[in-house]
Amino acid sequence: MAALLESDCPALELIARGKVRDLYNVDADTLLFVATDRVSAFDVVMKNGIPGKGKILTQLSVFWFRLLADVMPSHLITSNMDEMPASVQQYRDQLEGRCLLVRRLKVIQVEAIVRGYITGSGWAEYKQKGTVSDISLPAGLQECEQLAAPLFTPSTKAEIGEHDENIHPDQVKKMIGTELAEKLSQAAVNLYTKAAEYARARGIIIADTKFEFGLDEHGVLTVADEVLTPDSSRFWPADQYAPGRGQDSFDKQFLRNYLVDSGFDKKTSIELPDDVIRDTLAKYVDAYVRITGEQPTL
Ligand SMILES: C[C@H](c1ccccc1)n1cc(-c2ncnc(N)c2C#N)cn1
Repeated sequence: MAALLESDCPALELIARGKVRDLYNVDADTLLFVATDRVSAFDVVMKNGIPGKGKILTQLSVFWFRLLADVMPSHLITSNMDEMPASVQQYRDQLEGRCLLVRRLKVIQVEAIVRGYITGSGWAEYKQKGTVSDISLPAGLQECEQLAAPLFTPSTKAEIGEHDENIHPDQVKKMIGTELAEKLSQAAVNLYTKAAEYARARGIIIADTKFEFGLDEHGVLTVADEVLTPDSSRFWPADQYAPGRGQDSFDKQFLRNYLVDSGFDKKTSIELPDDVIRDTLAKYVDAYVRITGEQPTL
């Protein structure tokens, strides 16, 4: 199977192209969210993709949207091509299994990050200031240590090519109002908590995750984008977890090791060898099977 690196739907208006996913206008009320097979590491998108990655992560998002529907509503309308408008179905060959028809929301311009463990930019800030998103944490935490409780640590939505900036939850209150900010942070923590417990019981630690939220036409807070995938979250293998050091990525360690061993400059996109692609795809399949109990459709 060839990797889909870029969706091409000329009859639909492309409104956003992220590192690994594309977003199209369908009509006044709906959008099409497309997961490509692009893969990025160290913030660089590789020249070739992982055939099937987009389909697996789309199916994983759908699984989480359904499992978490009792926590809060999502923007998902359908992932079934037969239920999509003809304007989308005309691209069935390239999109089947890797796209979501979603409700158009008024997106809240906050990266709603929830951390269950202290790592990444959170660990860097903690080492410097003893805080994460300007929230004071207990002294003496180790790298990758589990936090006493999942923490809402928002960030700004940086421009393309820039890095998101961690902000204090009070900053979010100033941006969107106290009531909505408190609803949003509680929703993010509730979604993460349920998903992290579910995944942990199946051998995967979801160390942290990034949610996107929006308001629907009735002003109801709704979870958007993809959710709880290895692209929006840090997935660690639970059986190898130990605080006090960095953790291998469940899905990207083969890729990272290859890049480090080959002297990757963390700037220039490169072609990945077949074995790295094969091994990385196997990890995405493994994560999907562990969490859902089913084989993904490729
Ligand atoms: C950041 C993200 C993005 C996705 C795909 C590619 C590049 C960026 N994005 C999501 C929306 C969006 N807007 C209105 N309603 C929605 N339901 C969604 C969603 N999801 C706009 N941008």
